[in-house]
Amino acid sequence: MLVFGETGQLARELRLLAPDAVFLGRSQADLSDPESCAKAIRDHRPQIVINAAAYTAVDRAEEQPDIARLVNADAPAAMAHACAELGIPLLHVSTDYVFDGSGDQPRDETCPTGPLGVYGATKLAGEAAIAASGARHVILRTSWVFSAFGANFVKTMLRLGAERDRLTIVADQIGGPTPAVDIAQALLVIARTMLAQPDRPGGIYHFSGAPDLSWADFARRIFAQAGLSPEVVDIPSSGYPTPARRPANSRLDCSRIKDDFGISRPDWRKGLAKVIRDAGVGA
Ligand SMILES: NC(=O)C1=CN([C@@H]2O[C@H](COP(=O)(O)OP(=O)(O)OC[C@H]3O[C@@H](n4cnc5c(N)ncnc54)[C@H](OP(=O)(O)O)[C@@H]3O)[C@@H](O)[C@H]2O)C=CC1
Ligand SMILES: Cc1cn([C@H]2C[C@H](O)[C@@H](COP(=O)(O)OP(=O)(O)O[C@H]3O[C@@H](C)C(=O)[C@@H](O)[C@H]3O)O2)c(=O)[nH]c1=O
Repeated sequence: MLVFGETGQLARELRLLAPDAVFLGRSQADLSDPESCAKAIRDHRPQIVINAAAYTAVDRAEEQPDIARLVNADAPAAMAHACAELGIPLLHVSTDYVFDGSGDQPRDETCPTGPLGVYGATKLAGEAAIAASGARHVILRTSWVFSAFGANFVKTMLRLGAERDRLTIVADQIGGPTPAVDIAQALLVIARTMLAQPDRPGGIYHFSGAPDLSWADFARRIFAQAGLSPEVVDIPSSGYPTPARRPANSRLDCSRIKDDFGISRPDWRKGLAKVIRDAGVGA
C-alpha cells in the first residue's frame, strides 16, 4: 500500500494503523509537481494507493488558487492515471466543502455540488478528474476532521479556551465532526474490500461523525470535555468574516457507505475524549 502524505492528520492515523504501508512525504512526492506523484506510483508498483495529502488551508487557498489546484486536482488526476495504467485502485479523500450548504437536509452522493470557495472547487475538480481517469477508485467525502495531530478546530479551541474568558463562534454552520482515526479505519476497510473483490465498483461515499451540530455547540462540547469554561457566544457566519465562505449545511447522508461496506457513522464524542486525553488536556 502506498500513501501520499506523512505529516497530516489522516496520514499520521493511517501510519499508526498500517505501519507496513509506504508513506510519501512532501520531499518524496510533492503534489504541486503532479508528475512526481505518477512517477512514485510507477516506481513503487503498490497494490493500492491512498491519497491522504491535500491543500487544506481553506482561507489561504483564496490567494493561492494555482497551487491549490495543482495539489487538490492535478496531482490526484496524475495519481489516478498512473493507477489506471497499473490496474490498481486509488482511494481518495474529499470534503463537505464541495457543497453550497443550502437547505437543512443531509446531502447524499447524488446531490448537486456547488463549492463556495477555491478549496472546495479544487477538491471537486480532483473528484471529477479521478472519476474520468478510468481508475478503480473510492472517493470518501468527509467533514470537520480532528485529531491530536496537526491543525484543527479542536486544537484551536483548546488553545483559545485556555487563553480567553469569552469566545464568539459561528452557530449557523452545521456538520459532523469526524475523528481522523475513524477515517483511517474506514479507508483500510475499503482498501481490504477493494483488493479482495476486484470486480467491485467504487465511486463516491459520504462519511462523517455523528451527531451533527454547529461549530459553537462543538466548541461547548470541547470545553466541557477538557474542563475549560470560557463563555461561548453564538454568532452568525456574517459575524466572523473569512476570505472563503463556508457551507451552512454540511450534513452528510452516510447511508451508502453503510449499505455497501458496512461502515457506520462514528460517534465523534468518543473520538473527542481520546483526542483531548492525547493532547494532554482535561480529565
Ligand atoms: N481537515 C479537515 O477538516 C478535512 C479534511 N478533508 C480531507 O481529508 C484529507 C486529509 O486531510 P488532513 O489529514 O486533515 O490534512 P492536513 O492539513 O492535516 O494535512 C495535509 C497533508 O497534505 C500534505 N501536503 C500539502 N501540500 C502538499 C504538497 N504540495 N506535496 C505533498 N504533500 C502535501 C501536508 O504535508 P506538509 O506537512 O508537508 O505540508 C500534510 O501531510 C484531505 O484530502 C482533505 O481535503 C476533508 C474534510 C475535512
Ligand atoms: C477560531 C474560530 C473559528 N470560528 C469559525 C470559523 C469557521 O466557520 C468555523 C471552523 O473554523 P476552521 O477554520 O477551524 O475550519 P475550516 O478550516 O473551515 O474547516 C474545514 O477544513 C476543511 C479542510 C474541510 O474540508 C472542512 O470539512 C472543514 O473541516 O469556526 C469562529 O466562529 N470563531 C473562532 O474563534
